[in-house]
Order: sequence, then C-alpha cells, then structure tokens
Amino acid sequence: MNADTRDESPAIEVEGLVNRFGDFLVHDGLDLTVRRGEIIGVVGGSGTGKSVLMRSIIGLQTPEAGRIRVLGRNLCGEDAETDLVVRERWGVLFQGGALFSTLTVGENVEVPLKQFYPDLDPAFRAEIARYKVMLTGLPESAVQKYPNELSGGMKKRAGLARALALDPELLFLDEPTAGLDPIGAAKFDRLTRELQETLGLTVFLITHDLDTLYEICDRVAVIADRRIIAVGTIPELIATGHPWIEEYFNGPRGRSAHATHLAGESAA
Ligand SMILES: Nc1ncnc2c1ncn2[C@@H]1O[C@H](COP(=O)(O)OP(=O)(O)OP(=O)(O)O)[C@@H](O)[C@H]1O
Repeated sequence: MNADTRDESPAIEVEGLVNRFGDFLVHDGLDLTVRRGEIIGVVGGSGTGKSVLMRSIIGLQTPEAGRIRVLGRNLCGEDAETDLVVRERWGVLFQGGALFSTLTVGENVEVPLKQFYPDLDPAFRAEIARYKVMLTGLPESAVQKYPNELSGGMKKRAGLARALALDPELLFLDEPTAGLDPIGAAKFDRLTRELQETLGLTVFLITHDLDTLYEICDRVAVIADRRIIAVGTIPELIATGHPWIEEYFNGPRGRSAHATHLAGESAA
C-alpha cells in the first residue's frame, strides 16, 4: 500500500466546474465530492452532462474553469500537476465497452499494460490479462475471442476486465447496464459490488438504471440545471422534495425498482 492509498482525502473533488460547447453551457459551477470506497451513482436527464463530467475528471475534456482533484492530485486548474501517474490508478468502462474490434479480448486487456509497463514480459502480460478476464466472470475461452463473437453482456465484462488491467483504485463506469436484459443487468450489478468490496474500489457510476441505484449505490448525485443539485442516499434525495428527483424516484419505474429492492432485502 503506498502513501496515497492511506491518504484519507476524498477520491474525487470537483469544484466550480464549467464546461461549454460553443454557446451551450453544460456545467456552470458544478461541485462534487466522491468519498473513498463508495459506489456513487450519477443521474440526470439525457444531455445534462454526466459523460462530460466523467470525461473532465479523467482528462478527456478540458474544462473552461474549475478545479479537479483525484486521489489527492490536482488534475485541473491553476495548480494542476503535470505528473500524470495518477492515471494508472483508475480504470474506465466506456458506454458500449469501447473494445478494439481487431484485437482479441485478451489483447484488449493487454493494451493498458503495454502502455504503462512496456517492458513487461509478454507471457506474464498475457497471464495478467487472462486473470483479469476471468475475474469478471467470463470463461477462459473468451480470452481468445474477438469482440464481435461476444454477447452484449460479455462485451461489458471484457471492457471491465480492461478497466481492471492496472489494478485501479478508482473505477469509472458509464452506463454499464445499458442494453443488457434485466437478468444480465442484475448480474453485472452484483459483479460491480463484489469487485468493489473485494478490491476496495471507489466506483463512479453513470446510470439511468434505477435498479442499479437501489441495489449497489451508496450515494447518488443528481445533475440538473448545469450543477449537482443534490447528493445522498435515495431517501435523503427524496426528502429534498426537488420536483425532478421526486418524479424520478417516485414515478412508476422508481417505485417498481424500490419494490424489487425491498423484496430482495426481505428474502435475504
Ligand atoms: N464534444 C462535444 N461537442 C459538442 N457538444 C458536446 C460534446 N460532448 C457533449 N456535448 C453536448 O453536451 C451535452 C452533455 O452531454 P453528455 O454526453 O455529457 O450528456 P449525458 O448526461 O451523459 O447524456 P445521456 O444520458 O444522454 O448519455 C449534450 O448536449 C451533448 O450534446
């Protein structure tokens, strides 16, 4: 365990974030703190800037203004550090998996290993990749398969294996259950929770999936009006009385997800 891991500072701190595309202001003074070791769900209407927020945090989008600290390092703002070693400490599962179609699953998982550890023995690198693939519940045979030979759920797992390649402390998941059937989605939720617990991960999870929010998120952050308007447990969010939050969680789908969650709790 290194010094930064023992550091008790939040996993992610975003302050005063501003993002704009032309005249379109996406974020205007957005603040968010993610605690170490939590699964935080990020929700909001379509186009409210959830993915742009994630892209800002992982350095794929340069904000117009604001400060971003990840695992105690300043990534953005006047005092930004240029040493980007922190990038090794997170893994990202993009929407759709974003796998390289011409590489096998194993080779896809090897990509970050090659990038960050170019001198690693190829056989050892392949062995790490195989282990990561199996960690996500895929059969060993999946290592040699190409993305177009996999189902949607398997592709997500393969993308997750690649996100775990560097033993990250922080995992970013952008709509991981989108496009999965309800059983596949529930399995993926359980996998996320198991990995978070066993590997001690902090998880930043963008989702529209109410079941995911109820089943595995410790807290939920809501984006509306270009900011995070509330962060908390689902009961805490509902208690804010904000009309969008009220409609989101107390609408038919929200009530159904809550009922499923309660049924699962009483069966356990
Ligand atoms: N590179 C870009 N250039 C121009 N506009 C962009 C760019 N990236 C995002 N946007 C716009 O910023 C807004 C926020 O996009 P973003 O993808 O973050 O939304 P989102 O909340 O993740 O939406 P969804 O839930 O539909 O995935 C959208 O209106 C989008 O069209």
